[in-house]
Amino acid sequence: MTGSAVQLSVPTRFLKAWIQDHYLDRLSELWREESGTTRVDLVVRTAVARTVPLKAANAPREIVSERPVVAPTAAAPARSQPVAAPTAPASAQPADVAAGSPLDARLTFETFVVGKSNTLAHAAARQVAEAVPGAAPLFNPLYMHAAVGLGKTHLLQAVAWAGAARGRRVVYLTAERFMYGFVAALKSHAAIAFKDALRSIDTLVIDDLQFLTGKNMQQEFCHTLNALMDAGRQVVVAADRPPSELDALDDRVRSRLAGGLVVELAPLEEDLRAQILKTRSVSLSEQHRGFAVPSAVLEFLARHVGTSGRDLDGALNKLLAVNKLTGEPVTLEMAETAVKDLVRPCDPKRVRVDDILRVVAKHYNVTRADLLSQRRTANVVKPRQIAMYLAKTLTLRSLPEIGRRFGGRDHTTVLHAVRKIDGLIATDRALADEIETLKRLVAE
Ligand SMILES: Nc1ncnc2c1ncn2[C@@H]1O[C@H](COP(=O)(O)OP(=O)(O)OP(=O)(O)O)[C@@H](O)[C@H]1O
Repeated sequence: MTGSAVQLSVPTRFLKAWIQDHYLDRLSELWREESGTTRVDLVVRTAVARTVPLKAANAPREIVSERPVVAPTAAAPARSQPVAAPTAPASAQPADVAAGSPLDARLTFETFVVGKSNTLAHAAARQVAEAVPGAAPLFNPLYMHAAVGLGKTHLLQAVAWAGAARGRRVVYLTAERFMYGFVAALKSHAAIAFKDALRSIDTLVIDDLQFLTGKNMQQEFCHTLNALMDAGRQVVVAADRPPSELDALDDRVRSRLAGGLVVELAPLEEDLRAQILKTRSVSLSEQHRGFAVPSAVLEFLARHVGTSGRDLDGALNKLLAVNKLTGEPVTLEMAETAVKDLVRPCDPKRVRVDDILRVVAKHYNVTRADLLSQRRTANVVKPRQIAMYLAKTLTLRSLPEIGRRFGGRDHTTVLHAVRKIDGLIATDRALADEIETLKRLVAE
């Protein structure tokens, strides 16, 4: 703090811009109230965040990582840390680089949702994290791979948190950070200290291994891997492809990586996406008064937005932003417009309004013509509303389009039907089950 100004540092330019755009006024106000400071300056840190060097043998058991802490608010932008180029400022100490900065507090086993596509990876990660300290590792290295946004980093950080909670010394590094540390060590003639720092830990967690390049780097990584594994320490690695496809890697490194347990995280299936969305939206609602995402919207997102966790985060963040900035409550209509650009271009099975009319008519023993007619008897009105609801949630058709397909009705009639059924599903378990059955029948 200097005179009337306070300087706050953040690890990335992205974070600086985000805070500047969204929180600077609030921050300035709080500082003014607390200390009379009139100006808040944001700067980007150039060196590593930690100041306590990692002391090999007698350091307190702790967890260290190079990713920034993200306050547990899902309103924050999607986590994607711009990676540091593997060139280090001369002032960076190798031991500091090996230590890195804290982990993302949200990425734990408690917040990881398990489904068909990630059961094995989750079980293996848990097993590794919860092994008795000192016991010989069961799967070593544990190698997890998946396409982007399917939960690799989340699982790796969960391993790191859980391992540290059990008293293990865990280091979490991306491959880039590993390279950065090595270059820093070479520059400051402290390569031995760097190696010692890394080799004295219990669990080494390396993320984004596909970015490990350069012969020297690979050699160094291979030595570290061998040293740790030969000493019975656990190594956990994640990459965007299996070891056999890491073309840039030396054969020896590849075979060492493939020699433990290799598990894949598949694209998140719809049920899992729905579950993740539900969990996230609950925590968003807790953090932002007045923000609520109806279940029909969550279903719509689970069905139509992409198959990665990042797509889901993006969709919810978009709804939150629109809700906060315009005050518009989250409805199917609002969501449809807000996430238009995030909707998958081609759905594996395109549901047609005709399929819905056929299935609903058969199920309720009415005719297709009844559903499209102007008749208002109860035995026709409810199936018609259910059919409209299904048309809205299972297809990408707009309300006016659906109105036209249902005997030329107005879009407000469709909206009324969608809201009505949505409300009933929340309180009527039997109806909710019935609609699930209809959805399955329509999808067949
Ligand atoms: N099973 C899950 N349960 C809860 N959240 C999940 C799950 N899978 C993914 N996510 C969330 O999706 C987002 C992206 O996940 P993550 O960063 O772990 O992906 P990744 O596989 O490491 O991707 P990349 O290769 O791009 O680094 C995160 O917010 C993460 O918490």
